[in-house]
Amino acid sequence: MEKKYVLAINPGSTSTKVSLFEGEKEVKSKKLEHDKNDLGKFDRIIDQFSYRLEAVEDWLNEEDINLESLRAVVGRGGLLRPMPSGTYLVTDAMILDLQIGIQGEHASNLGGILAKHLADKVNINAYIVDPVAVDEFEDVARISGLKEIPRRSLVHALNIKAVCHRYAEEHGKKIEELNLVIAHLGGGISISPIKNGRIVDANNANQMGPFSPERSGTLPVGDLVELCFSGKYQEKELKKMTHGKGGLVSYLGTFDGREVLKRIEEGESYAKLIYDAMCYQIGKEIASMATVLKGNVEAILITGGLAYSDYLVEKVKEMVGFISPIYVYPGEDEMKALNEGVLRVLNDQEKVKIYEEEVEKW
Ligand SMILES: Nc1ncnc2c1ncn2[C@@H]1O[C@H](COP(=O)(O)OP(=O)(O)O)[C@@H](O)[C@H]1O
Ligand SMILES: CCCC(=O)OP(=O)(O)O
Repeated sequence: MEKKYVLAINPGSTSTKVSLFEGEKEVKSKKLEHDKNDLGKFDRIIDQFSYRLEAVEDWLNEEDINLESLRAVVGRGGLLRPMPSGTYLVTDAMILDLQIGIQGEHASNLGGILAKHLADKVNINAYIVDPVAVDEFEDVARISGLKEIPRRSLVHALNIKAVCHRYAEEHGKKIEELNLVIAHLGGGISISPIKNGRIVDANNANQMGPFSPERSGTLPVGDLVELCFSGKYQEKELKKMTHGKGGLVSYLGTFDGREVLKRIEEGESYAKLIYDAMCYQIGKEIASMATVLKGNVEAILITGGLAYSDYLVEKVKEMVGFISPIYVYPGEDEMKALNEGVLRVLNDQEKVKIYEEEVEKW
């Protein structure tokens, strides 16, 4: 059987997205929605492996996709050790770190594991591309202000790099020539200064920066410590409050930006205050990241689901339009970005990276 397809697997907090590519063309795709109650039964992300695998295998069967027809399988990479950007072969050492959750728990930790499991069945390679743990920080960005807590590079690297490649192509430039600020505005928000194509700083969407549809972002630190010791909450609850039930969810009971915009249109002033505050924090963070580049910013790129909102884009433009031109790339196409990363390697445009060699060098 001719091996002509790449299978991409992207596990998210409530779904697993799957796509089949023939060359650059996506020929099949589906968002496999998982029941919240089903996922809630698992203590750790790794415990969801068989559950999600079954969903992927059911889809492969439904679509009559034979593993023998695959050239490669690619998964979204997770919270691995700090590593350079690129396309990586999934190795046993990587699997071990994904299983442990070496930098924490995240659904994307399952991407490489699922990819390797399926690839091994037909002796082909499994890859991950630009995982959340891509670390191109300059040393000064690692200092937090408290010795015990370094700032870590955990960032939406896959979409940020993909948008960077897209902008470079559109402007006939090499990625290494680019100085940009990129704002990935999804369920979580990452804002990064890009210096010569590298992500030299980022807010860490799970812990800092602007609040987002479902995350609190930076909080007043003393008040947070008091809340932790108030006796009202367990650790797990507090983590959920800041990640999952923070941001728009905390104030408005929904993570859906479209619903909030509808409520604003209907005249709900509190919804407007909260949405405006999110726009305000996004603008402040973009301007702050522009200072990392000493104002030498060729363009600001706005991407992610919230970038579909003209209301938000206009509010942000009012605040940061003085810095540089602004380009909007609504939504994200992580599946396409995963496939493109694999194609760059299969077509010899880029050398595949080996995790244990790269993290040793790091
Ligand atoms: N057309 C739109 N207008 C306004 N907000 C939108 C639109 N489409 C998506 N969103 C919002 O963007 C946010 C994040 O979406 P998305 O990028 O899909 O997140 P993720 O991939 O991180 O789950 C959600 O609040 C969603 O409601
Ligand atoms: C820390 C960046 C990765 C991240 O938060 O991803 P999701 O928004 O997909 O959870």
